[in-house]
Amino acid sequence: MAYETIVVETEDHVCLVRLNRPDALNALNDVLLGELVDALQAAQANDKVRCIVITGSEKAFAAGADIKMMSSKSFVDAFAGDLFGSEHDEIMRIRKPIIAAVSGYALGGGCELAMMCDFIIASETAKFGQPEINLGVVAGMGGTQRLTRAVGKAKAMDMNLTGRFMDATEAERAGLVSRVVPAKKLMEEAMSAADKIAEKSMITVAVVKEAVNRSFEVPLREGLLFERRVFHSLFATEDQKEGMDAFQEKRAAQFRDK
Ligand SMILES: CC(C)(O)CC(=O)SCCNC(=O)CCNC(=O)[C@H](O)C(C)(C)COP(=O)(O)OP(=O)(O)OC[C@H]1O[C@@H](n2cnc3c(N)ncnc32)[C@H](O)[C@@H]1OP(=O)(O)O
Repeated sequence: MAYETIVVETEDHVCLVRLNRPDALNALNDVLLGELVDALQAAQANDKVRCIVITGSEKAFAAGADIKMMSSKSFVDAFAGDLFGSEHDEIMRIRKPIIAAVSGYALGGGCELAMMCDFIIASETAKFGQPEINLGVVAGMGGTQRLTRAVGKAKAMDMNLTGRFMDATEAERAGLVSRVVPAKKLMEEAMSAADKIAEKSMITVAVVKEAVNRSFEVPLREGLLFERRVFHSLFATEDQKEGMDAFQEKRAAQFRDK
């Protein structure tokens, strides 16, 4: 499939989606978000794909929603058209693991897109922020909600109220990103993490994603019960037998996603 604003490459079980609007620092307009959703859904449907990586350019993962596209909208346009709502919901429906590989600016919707991914690997040049307040609006795709859960109220308030950016070191310390690497190692690190995930049982991987995400939605007692039940249910899979046999036989497991 040919896309206008993203580049998609699938190699060795990993689908790499590169946001590609260099003239606008990958600002998220309707076309880009539509193409991103199409590409993610295609990756979800492709049995060969076991992990997805989303990245941008060296200068910007994404500098937020496209301000030029939004600026003339009325309340009715935004509300009736559910501005960014459907794309957010479609991305959250992807069951395969998604890694965000972030270099440069991840601002507004860019930071929110990174947080929709399952984890973030950042280059030393990454800058995260929710500067919507400078535009007279607030975050609309998770910047007040996911960021608060990731970094706590103090930093989330600070970023959303002042619009200041967080660098990669602060983001790692605060728990927003899982690893920070030198810029030139970013893609190697992200692809190698994706390759590692691709070796696992896809059933177990999907269960991990669902269980961790559930911890954001439900009280602890319910989350723990969900975790225990899915743990129990994995004993019905061939991959559990294979994983535990392989350990005892001192060999690498050969998972068959069954
Ligand atoms: C999703 C929601 C609901 O949460 C809402 C949002 O995301 S609102 C958007 C939040 N993001 C921002 O406010 C960031 C806006 N951009 C900047 O502040 C700066 O561009 C910068 C600090 C990221 C980089 O500055 P600089 O290096 O000086 O580059 P620029 O000359 O400013 O930008 C280059 C080029 O890209 C265009 N651009 C950048 N960001 C956006 C954007 N979000 N929407 C549309 N276009 C953007 C910028 O206008 C420049 O293009 P030209 O005007 O020169 O054609």
